[in-house]
Amino acid sequence: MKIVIAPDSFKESLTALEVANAIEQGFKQVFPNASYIKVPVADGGEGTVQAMVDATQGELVSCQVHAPLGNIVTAQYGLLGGGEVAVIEMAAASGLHLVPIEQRNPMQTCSFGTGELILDALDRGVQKIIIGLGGSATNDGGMGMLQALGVDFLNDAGEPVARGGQGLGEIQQTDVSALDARLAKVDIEVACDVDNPLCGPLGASAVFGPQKGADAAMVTALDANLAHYADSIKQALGKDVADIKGAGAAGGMGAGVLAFFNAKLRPGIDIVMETVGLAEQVEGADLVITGEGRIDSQTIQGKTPMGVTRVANLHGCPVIGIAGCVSEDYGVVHQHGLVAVFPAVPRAMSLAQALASGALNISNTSRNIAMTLKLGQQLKPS
Ligand SMILES: O=C(O)[C@H](O)CO
Repeated sequence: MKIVIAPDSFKESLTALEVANAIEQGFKQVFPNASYIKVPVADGGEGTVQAMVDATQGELVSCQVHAPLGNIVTAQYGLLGGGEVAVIEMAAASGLHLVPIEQRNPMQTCSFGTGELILDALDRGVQKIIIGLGGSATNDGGMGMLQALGVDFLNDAGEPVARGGQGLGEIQQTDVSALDARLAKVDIEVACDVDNPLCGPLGASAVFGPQKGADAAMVTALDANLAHYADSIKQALGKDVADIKGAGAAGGMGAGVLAFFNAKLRPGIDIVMETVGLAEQVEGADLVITGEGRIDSQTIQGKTPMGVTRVANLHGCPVIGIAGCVSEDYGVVHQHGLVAVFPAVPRAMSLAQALASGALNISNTSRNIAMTLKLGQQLKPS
């Protein structure tokens, strides 16, 4: 029996590989001779680099970069395929977790560090860069990242504009002559965690600005600055990015990568599954097991369990899911091919307890599932 185990991480509890190990441990107690293939996956959000590195025996690279407020931090990205592909989560250098709550101010926070990660990858001679957008502390349209890569954004005095969301409103001239020429030769794919446009009521500032520290007045100012940024891009490059789905991801970095790089925006789960070769692994499998910290009605919107289910079903494999918890409305996933879903938490417990006992809970639940499957093999058809 061939069993493919392809879960996402359980956030704040276990990496995707640790989840896969726990599932394997439970199943092995019942089916010790089955062949188990573990393929950690992710949907482009947090944990994507780790999952792809684990799934492909890649390596993590550490870099000193500027955090959103300019202090120096160590950030990591992944190198896959013997150094040909870099996987970068923008949040590693420009994420919300790098800014203490009382200092969050998207007028000032800047995505320069993400550009430094890209530069490091280019210095290593990669041929492809996958950038995961989301979880940012910034609302600068990716301007800081572009400044690190050589783009000059100048004000009416011909001076560099201020860093952060504030500077976007000052742009009078955009000079791409010093943009790192190596970018034109690498393949760039971008995984967005949302498909919001750049501006307006569903734009980056209105929807995600408040979590980055913006009050109502700041949201209005940031929204106007991003609109000005889009106009300046149109003037300098002739590209209209304002209304493209995903342009508003990571504080408008979606717009920046679309305008200045020859980049494709794709669903994160598709990029990850392709890179880790999930379809090939699933070939000939008897069962696929996926999972995520929570399975609910949102799971059908491009989250990992649905991506895995889609690929497995295409190969005729049944899929079951294990979740930390499920919502009341999770049943909709069955209509999308996920045969059964099992919550792993065994009794009422605090979130802290559930997160701390994740591996044991998943392993016990997996053993129970395997026992039930074994019983099913023994029952006589009526
Ligand atoms: O970073 C952000 O702004 C959100 O995660 C949406 O991409």
